[in-house]
Amino acid sequence: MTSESTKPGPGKPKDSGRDNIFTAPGTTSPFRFDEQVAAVFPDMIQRSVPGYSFIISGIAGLAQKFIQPNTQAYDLGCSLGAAALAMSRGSQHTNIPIIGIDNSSAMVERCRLFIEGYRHKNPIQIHCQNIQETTISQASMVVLNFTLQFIEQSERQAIIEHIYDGLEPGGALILSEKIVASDPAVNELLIKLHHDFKRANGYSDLEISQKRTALENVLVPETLETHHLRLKNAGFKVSEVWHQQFNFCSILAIK
Ligand SMILES: C[S@@+](CC[C@H](N)C(=O)[O-])C[C@H]1O[C@@H](n2cnc3c(N)ncnc32)[C@H](O)[C@@H]1O
Ligand SMILES: O=C(O)C(=O)C[C@]1(C(=O)O)C=C[C@@H](O)C=C1
Repeated sequence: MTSESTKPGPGKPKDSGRDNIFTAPGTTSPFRFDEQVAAVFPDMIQRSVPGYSFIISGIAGLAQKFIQPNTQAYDLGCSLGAAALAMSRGSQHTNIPIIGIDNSSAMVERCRLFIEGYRHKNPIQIHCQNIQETTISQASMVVLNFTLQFIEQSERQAIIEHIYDGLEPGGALILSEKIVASDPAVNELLIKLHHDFKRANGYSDLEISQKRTALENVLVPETLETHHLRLKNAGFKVSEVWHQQFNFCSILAIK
């Protein structure tokens, strides 16, 4: 049994294999969160998302401030449960139900194994379910860490509104997303810097380009303006960026 604060965690590459999914020429079928991806996910996300570890640590810090007694916390699109574990670790309170949701059975199976392997001070339950069908209630904190970008754009507003309705006043939504910069030249620059980051982390040009093709129409990024407007329309009083590295951004929205 490993303590929550002891490395490695589910967001750390040491937990499973290296991501070689896009090394073979011709690997361009649409990206899916299947067993192959789940098996290498800690390595994939660590080497692909600039600032990922910082965001996970930040979620623990935000949990310390936002999680309140007699409420619940949600990790929507939890993958292997890194944000759920961070909330449990960061919370000042015990016995706060932390509910992780993911619709990939491969992720959910591995997530449950990870969670079992950790001593945590709050009960964590993992459900294999669509976020669109998840009931959210008495929430003091909800995390969407690089998940909304994979959901149909037409369904995003309703999800944010549903989260708003399930949050207690003063509750927080952490929304992390790959974004599109409004200025086309800056957007191209951020994409280039992201690709440089991936190259520096050992991905080849072929892997980068094949994954880019596989993510087309699967991961659909939006501008920060679109996210702020959606949050405002849902009723959030505040939405501010608390972290950004290149085109990867995390917003804190408060009810
Ligand atoms: C990039 S991963 C999230 C990473 C994770 N939040 C973390 O911090 O490590 C996106 C996850 O969202 C899940 N997902 C995508 N669409 C979903 C939906 N409609 N309902 C539930 N889960 C969904 C995928 O299966 C995948 O595990
Ligand atoms: O690898 C990329 O280019 C990404 O956009 C990163 C990204 C993400 O943002 O969710 C895409 C898919 C995987 O889930 C891991 C990371």
